[in-house]
Amino acid sequence: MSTLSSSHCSASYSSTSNARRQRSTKLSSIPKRFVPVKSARNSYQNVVLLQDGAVSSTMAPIENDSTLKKLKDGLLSATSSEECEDVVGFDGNDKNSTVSITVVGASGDLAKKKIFPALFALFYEDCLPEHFTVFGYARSKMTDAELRNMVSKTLTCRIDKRENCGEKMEQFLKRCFYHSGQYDSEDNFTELDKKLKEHEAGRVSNRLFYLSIPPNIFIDAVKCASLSASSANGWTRVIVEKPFGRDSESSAALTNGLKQYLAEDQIFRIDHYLGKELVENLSVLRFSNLIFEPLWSRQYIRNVQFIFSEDFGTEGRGGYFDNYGIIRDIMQNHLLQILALFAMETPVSLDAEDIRNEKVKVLRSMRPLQLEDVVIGQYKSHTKGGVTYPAYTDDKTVPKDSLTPTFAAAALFIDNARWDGVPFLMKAGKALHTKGAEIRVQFRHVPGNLYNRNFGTDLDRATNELVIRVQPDEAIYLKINNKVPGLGMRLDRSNLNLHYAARYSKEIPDAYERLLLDAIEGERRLFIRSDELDAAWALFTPLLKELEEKKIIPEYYPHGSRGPVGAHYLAARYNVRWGDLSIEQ
Ligand SMILES: NC(=O)C1=CN([C@@H]2O[C@H](COP(=O)(O)OP(=O)(O)OC[C@H]3O[C@@H](n4cnc5c(N)ncnc54)[C@H](OP(=O)(O)O)[C@@H]3O)[C@@H](O)[C@H]2O)C=CC1
Ligand SMILES: O=C1O[C@H](COP(=O)(O)O)[C@@H](O)[C@H](O)[C@H]1O
Repeated sequence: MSTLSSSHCSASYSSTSNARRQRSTKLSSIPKRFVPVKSARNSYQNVVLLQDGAVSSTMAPIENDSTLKKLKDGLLSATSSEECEDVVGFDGNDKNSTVSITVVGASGDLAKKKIFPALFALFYEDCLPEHFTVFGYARSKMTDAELRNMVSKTLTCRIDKRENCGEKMEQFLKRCFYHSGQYDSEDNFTELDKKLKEHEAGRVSNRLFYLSIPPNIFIDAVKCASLSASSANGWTRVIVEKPFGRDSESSAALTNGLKQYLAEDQIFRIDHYLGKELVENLSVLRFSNLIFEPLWSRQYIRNVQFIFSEDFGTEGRGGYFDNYGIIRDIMQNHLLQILALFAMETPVSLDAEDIRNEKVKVLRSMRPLQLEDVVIGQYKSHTKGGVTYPAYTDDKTVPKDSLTPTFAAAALFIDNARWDGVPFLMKAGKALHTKGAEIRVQFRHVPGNLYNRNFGTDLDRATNELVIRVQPDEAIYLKINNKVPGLGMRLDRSNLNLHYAARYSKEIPDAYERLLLDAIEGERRLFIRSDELDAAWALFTPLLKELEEKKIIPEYYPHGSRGPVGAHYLAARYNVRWGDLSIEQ
């Protein structure tokens, strides 16, 4: 794909995302002021009062002009709900440029479930440029009207702004088109190019291709898009979905294949966990709070846990899953990416390259996983309350004798000065008793704790634990020791709790919304660079090969249970207890 224009145009889009970042800095640095937050419809609705350091907010519309004037007199700028308005205002409203987003594999599950709804949400929030077009591309035969019908069934409205949703949907659907073609046909992509040009109508054309197709056809599609449908005068970017190979070799082959047609800065490797709100917040929490930053090392942290669980099985994706397993599906990417963000050194700045440099360094400081530090499991059938839940191998697309793990627990280590000896535990599983993703930071004991005798013999129950609940029901809470009110001296553990639903009235955007917007803006911070990917695979490839060559048999656990007991023994080897399984979570 032509690389000529990517830098030219990405520069203008980067400036918008810088503006987005700077705006939030501006807000947080304004003490003692009234800051009205302008809503997307230009009415002042969300007023944040920052007085003497105190922050409060109201959702009540401001109808009184004099109040508004007073507010305006003392204010600087606004944020949050108008974020996108300003972003688009920068260059999206540029009459001379346009963005065309082509969803390759538009008939598929991910496109319907995530991509079209995320694009609509961005449109709904006024985050897309004035001139944009969405094209679906796949082999299935469909008319524009049929695509629109398919897409319309997947769209939902933001809970806090339903009034004009139907109207917005209509407007969005009018911007959606479809082209049927093969993934390896340059001719078919040339036809697509022709249609894109018609819609671009002579403007500077910026093109984003989202590869939502099985990985074995990534290169074919990239080749054809590159040779036949690149932008001639704007940028061309490609979002690539995981899996990025199944080991170091296949991942390197994929990278080489992509780089035959794309420059690295055109490739946006997506890991949607990086787009989740609480994962984004991880660096804010650590680097902007004095009560956390100095504690972030082996000196105070005893272990860190990254936990992912789903309360359903592979359901319909067994064919894909059996070739990958839970370690490749969740650990090597989602959990490892969070770990890298958690453990990296302070980056020089918030720029994408500075952050990704630090992530690579920490990944390269890690010890490749050892077989004895891993437990694998696979779910078996279980009957509860008269209902029988299937085993993994009951899935018709899974071989009956499959040894593919649907659960894994692992202990990882970072051999650098900050983290020497601290176990980083990961646990991921399907068909478990609950659905969730969280980070747990367990701190060391307080040395010479005056209150030791109040805790009894189990001192572990007195250590602090910071929990970042990524999903569902986002929250950050810190377990502290507290005196139970009364005349005696009894202590308990209580939570300092930041519960998002209670604290913030705004709906949390889906990870795909943030990532699509970033790709349009040319913001690469949340996408995986090829050297990060190499470092990630280097940690897991030897283990994955050993598991497969030795045909290690997974520990079977009942569908809907808490997973194999082996996970407890693994944690116990490192003197750790899984925080999610303790009585008081
Ligand atoms: N679904 C999910 O939740 C997630 C998916 N992903 C990744 O996103 C990508 C898309 O996923 P998903 O939508 O589930 O995939 P699908 O299996 O639904 O495939 C997407 C589209 O690709 C075409 N296709 C499917 N199989 C083939 C084939 N063998 N040869 C050529 N074309 C084929 C089909 O379109 P047509 O026949 O019309 O051409 C299909 O609609 C994959 O790389 C997947 O690993 C990542 C995370 C989550
Ligand atoms: O990438 C994947 O993620 C989903 C879980 O994503 P979430 O945002 O719903 O938590 C997982 O189900 C799937 O197996 C995996 O490929």
